[in-house]
Amino acid sequence: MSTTTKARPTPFTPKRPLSISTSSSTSTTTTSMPPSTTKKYKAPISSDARTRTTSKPRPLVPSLPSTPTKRSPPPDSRPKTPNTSRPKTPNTPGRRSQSPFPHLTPESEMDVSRVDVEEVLVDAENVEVGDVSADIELAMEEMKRDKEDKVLVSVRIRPSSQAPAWSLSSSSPSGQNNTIKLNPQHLKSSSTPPSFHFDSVLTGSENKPVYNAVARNHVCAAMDGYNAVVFAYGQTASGKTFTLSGTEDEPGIIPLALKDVFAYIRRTPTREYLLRCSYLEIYNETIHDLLSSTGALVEIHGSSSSSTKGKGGGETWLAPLREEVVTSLKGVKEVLERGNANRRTACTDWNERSSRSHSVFRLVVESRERDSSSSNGGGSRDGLSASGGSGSGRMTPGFRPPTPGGPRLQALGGRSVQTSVLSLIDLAGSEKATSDKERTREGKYINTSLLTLGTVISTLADNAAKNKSDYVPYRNSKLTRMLQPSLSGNARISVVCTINPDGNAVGESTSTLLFAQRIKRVHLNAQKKEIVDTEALLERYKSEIDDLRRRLEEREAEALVPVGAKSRRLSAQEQQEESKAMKDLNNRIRQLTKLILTSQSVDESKGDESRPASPVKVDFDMTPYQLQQELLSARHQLETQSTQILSLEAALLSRSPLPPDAPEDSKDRLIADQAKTIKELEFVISGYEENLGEPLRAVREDVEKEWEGKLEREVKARKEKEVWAEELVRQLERERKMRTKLEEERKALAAFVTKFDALGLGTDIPIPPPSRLKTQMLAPGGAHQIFAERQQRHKSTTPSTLALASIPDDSPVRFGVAAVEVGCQPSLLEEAWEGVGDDVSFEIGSGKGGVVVGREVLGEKENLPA
Ligand SMILES: Nc1ncnc2c1ncn2[C@@H]1O[C@H](COP(=O)(O)OP(=O)(O)OP(=O)(O)O)[C@@H](O)[C@H]1O
Repeated sequence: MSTTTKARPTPFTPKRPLSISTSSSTSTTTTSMPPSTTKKYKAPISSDARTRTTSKPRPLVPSLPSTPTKRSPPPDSRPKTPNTSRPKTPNTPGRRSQSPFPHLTPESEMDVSRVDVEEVLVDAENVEVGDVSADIELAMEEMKRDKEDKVLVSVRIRPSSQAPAWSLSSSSPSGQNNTIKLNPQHLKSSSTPPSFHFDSVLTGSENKPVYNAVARNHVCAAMDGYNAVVFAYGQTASGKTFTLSGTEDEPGIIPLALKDVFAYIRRTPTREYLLRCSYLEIYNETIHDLLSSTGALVEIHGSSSSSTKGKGGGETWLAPLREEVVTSLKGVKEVLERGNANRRTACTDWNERSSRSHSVFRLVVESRERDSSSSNGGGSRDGLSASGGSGSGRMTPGFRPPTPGGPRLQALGGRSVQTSVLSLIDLAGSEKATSDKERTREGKYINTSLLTLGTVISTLADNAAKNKSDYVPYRNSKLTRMLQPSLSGNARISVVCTINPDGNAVGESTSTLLFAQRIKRVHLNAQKKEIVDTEALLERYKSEIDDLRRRLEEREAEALVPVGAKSRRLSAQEQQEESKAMKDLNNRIRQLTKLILTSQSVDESKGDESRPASPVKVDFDMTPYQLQQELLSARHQLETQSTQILSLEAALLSRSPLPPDAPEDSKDRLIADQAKTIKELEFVISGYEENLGEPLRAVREDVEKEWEGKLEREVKARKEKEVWAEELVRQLERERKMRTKLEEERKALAAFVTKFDALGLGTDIPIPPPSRLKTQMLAPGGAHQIFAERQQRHKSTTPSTLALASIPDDSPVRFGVAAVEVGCQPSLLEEAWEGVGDDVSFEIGSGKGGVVVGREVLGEKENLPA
């Protein structure tokens, strides 16, 4: 059986305050241990927790009453006395059926799928004073200044009773330690001790400075609309949970972050927030919902392209996942306690209460501008459109339950909704083999997922450094798959690597520091996510159209007034201006009508059945055949609409006219009916125009695109041919020059041979009479012939060396021939002619009257033996 109940001493927690001193060239840090480690948020080792997968219901911490809201209710329902009670969560069965996860049994009133989100908004007015931290303003200022989008990497060294194996130093202007170096006596070989630089290196047992250095700016960023992730990584028992959760006396990053969340809201009176949190753990490669009574297993859904160039951070969401709305720090603490009670911890060889899983606390922050009327004290949560439009918010027609992972708040009256997620992650510790079988199995899963995290981070860092897009193995573990959207760049990331400073942990500490160094190189590009209020836009467009139509009608009516009835006749220029103004009005109306249809197709969930569907989205990847099909279906739609128009017109005509003495309200009703019909007709007609125009345009654009492509290809091919032709011309010119040069050389050689023969040097051939010599020199190709004859004679009678031997030493003639072998020397003319070209050289030397035959092979000159 496992050793969950076996009591082992904590490896280092001392009984009295101790100090760790770290020295360095520039500064020395001394930290004291706290008198004792007090109660942690971590639950006692619970066999209940460990058997949770058998789906035994766990005892629950009863829900705490939530924070009272101080927001004013709508004027009509506002009580005379101040409302101090918490907003009552409606418990209607209708709401429950809207839950995207109906199989979940809600355990708290604040389950987001049950509450009316408009009722649980938190804003500057209803944050409890005690819930806020004091120094948030500093962080908000810092956040505005700090535009650098890099992973923030910090190292925290756990206090120890032993002499530390590492020393710290600072190279930052603030004096904050940021370098950590191994002390030489702990080196295995005589190599240089490794030294690492980070954003900060922290020591001691106080969690607040750690929070300020590691997480405060990220919390602010999350409140400002960016996704943010803070995680603790390190060897088992190095202090990850102490850093993230802390103790009651020394709260860690999670509780401190939530205090700042409420402080931020209090300092931002212009916005209202919906906060929902979830808590889950990854245990043995399965994700468990720590807030669900049934220990529901959670799955990751969504796209998962792994390329980094394409960012690979497609939308992902977790489902089924229990999310609880929080309106106060007390509420968050209750959620945390409930989740922590369900975390798996056990006694290991190194840590009395070691986390056996990765835990992820997620806070989804949704916010939108506050309705200006409500911030004046008289507003309502219903958020009537500021542009004077129809009621919106939960009253919005076509409201649907939100999709899992999507925002719960609705954009209202031109106010868009910002959504971001703050994830605070306590990773399980990497560990060595253990004596316990169950622990070994867990350890295997833990190490595998940490290894995958390391691989993913290495690949991302490499990709960023070398501008590559290598495959990133996010899918190899649940942890990396869950972190994929954040790691692929769309989050501000801060990592705190915890290390044990003891000499016997140098190996693990070094690998933790190497991991920290790698993650520093990951490239980030976090963006805010904003959901635009299309409903409000539509309202605005519609009222503008009405206004324009009215103006157009007025102008038309004026134009119809008989000339005599007008005070004066319009000049030609005025008439032109008038007609231009009317044309402009018409164009604007058309443009706005088109925009209405476009916004409608963007937000399909808000589709209004009465309007014609707009085919404004043109897919340029469609083939002409597909476009034709589209066109056909559009035509079909047009025919249906024509029939609709005819039937509406028929209905209009068949309406019995009212008698002249009909009561006024009947007349009004009839006028209203007719106005409505006209509106419907106008809508149908505008749809008709759109339908006719769009597909035709799409086909035309497609054909144009196809021909543009063809034209481009043709132009490219022509350019290539031109380049090729130019090159040919160049080569021909080169060849012509070479021929001229060779011809000159040939002539010179012929002259030389003739002269050579005339002198009768080295051969037994009789010297020809001058007249013959002249003839030979003048006859084209004569020298060649003479030389060929001579070559023939040489081959048949004498070895060439003999001929050479007879050349007197002091001959004034010298020549060199490239690549001419001594044994077959008479190929001299051929060689030169065949294209040895520039390599041929010969010269008439000024030596002592002899002939020296030289040859030049590959640029090296060498005299042949004479
Ligand atoms: N900076 C610190 N100051 C005082 N005590 C600390 C500090 N860091 C860790 N501890 C104590 O060390 C022990 C182990 O710490 P903790 O449980 O946080 O380690 P861990 O890294 O989360 O381990 P595991 O991976 O096994 O869960 C706890 O008793 C904790 O209170």
